[in-house]
Amino acid sequence: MSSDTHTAPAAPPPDAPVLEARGLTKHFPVRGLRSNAVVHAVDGVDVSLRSGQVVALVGESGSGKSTIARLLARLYTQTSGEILLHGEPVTAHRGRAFRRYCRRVQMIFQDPFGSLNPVHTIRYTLTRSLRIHQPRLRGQALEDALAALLDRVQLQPERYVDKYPHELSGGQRQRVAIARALAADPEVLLADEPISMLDVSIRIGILNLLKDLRDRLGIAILYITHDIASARYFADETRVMYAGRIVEHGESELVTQEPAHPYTQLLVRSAPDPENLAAQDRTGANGEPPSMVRPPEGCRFSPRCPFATDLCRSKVPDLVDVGDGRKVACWGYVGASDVEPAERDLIPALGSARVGVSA
Ligand SMILES: Nc1ncnc2c1ncn2[C@@H]1O[C@H](COP(=O)(O)OP(=O)(O)OP(=O)(O)O)[C@@H](O)[C@H]1O
Repeated sequence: MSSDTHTAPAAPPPDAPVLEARGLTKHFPVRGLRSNAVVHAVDGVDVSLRSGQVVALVGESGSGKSTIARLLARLYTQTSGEILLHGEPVTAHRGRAFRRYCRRVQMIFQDPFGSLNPVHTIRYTLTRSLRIHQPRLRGQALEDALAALLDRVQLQPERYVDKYPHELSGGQRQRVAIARALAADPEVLLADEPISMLDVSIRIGILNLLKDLRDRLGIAILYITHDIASARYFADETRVMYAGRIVEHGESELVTQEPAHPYTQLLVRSAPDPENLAAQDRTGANGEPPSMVRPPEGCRFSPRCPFATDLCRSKVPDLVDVGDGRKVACWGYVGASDVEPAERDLIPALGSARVGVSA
């Protein structure tokens, strides 16, 4: 007797990622050079975004953060690696499947003035998005959806709907840009430096709005920033990027308050947060980010790291678990039994800069 093979697919676990990148890599060809030179913008990055969670991607300028957002938004094609939506590999670059993906995964850009067309009113901009993503909406239903969008980003519809972008403040424009993304009813928002061009006084309002969307709508958010202090405030998880690779990730509170990787310690030390300054002056690391065309061998932070040894300069450290749910890519956290016997003396001694060792 044959058994019934048409069983329903198992429901995904509740904490399954909505959007995931595995081994994401992007190399840009260097134009004008008669060679195979490439910019190693992103090399082997993993990211998982879950419903109702904010993941911060933190790092200096040029570390590859925006490239990751653009890869996830399908504005760029990856050199290698996989992107998965609800566990399904995403391959389409056009057609219906691509449009469906773009609806689910929306991007918010740094410059709200540049991203809103100055010749159109807010009504026009938002109505157009609603019509694209929800073509059945007409008449009063469309008006109601428009008002609901503005309400959701805390702008009074009657006051703002007929204004032009130049009549709004930077914060209000960013709210409209967020409303336009919400018109697609997305599951994921990719927020690329959403507050860095805004006055300091209104930044917190935009982060609170995004938090509200995370909590009330369960949207998964990738928050890209230079500012590790804002990651502590806003993100559930923080991933620290250096020169195209993730060097540390874990709960934001741990990563920002007790940074483990010497680079994260440098970032925290240079963050403009007076509470953190005294506690974080541990490493003395300084210098400039490396060339992304010819990145250093081994750990890419090694030329700036005061603890670096020949092991760091020659071999890439894997991300290893440091025991508190956090992963760090630093030879200083790799146990002696996990390296070749000849390399044991080359494990960098982080001393009191090593997490778990008091100063
Ligand atoms: N279209 C492109 N063509 C060539 N190189 C690029 C391109 N886009 C980015 N890069 C390079 O890739 C590297 C990573 O850039 P990316 O913009 O992703 O970094 P970032 O961390 O977002 O920096 P920022 O915070 O300044 O935006 C940089 O060296 C950059 O010059």
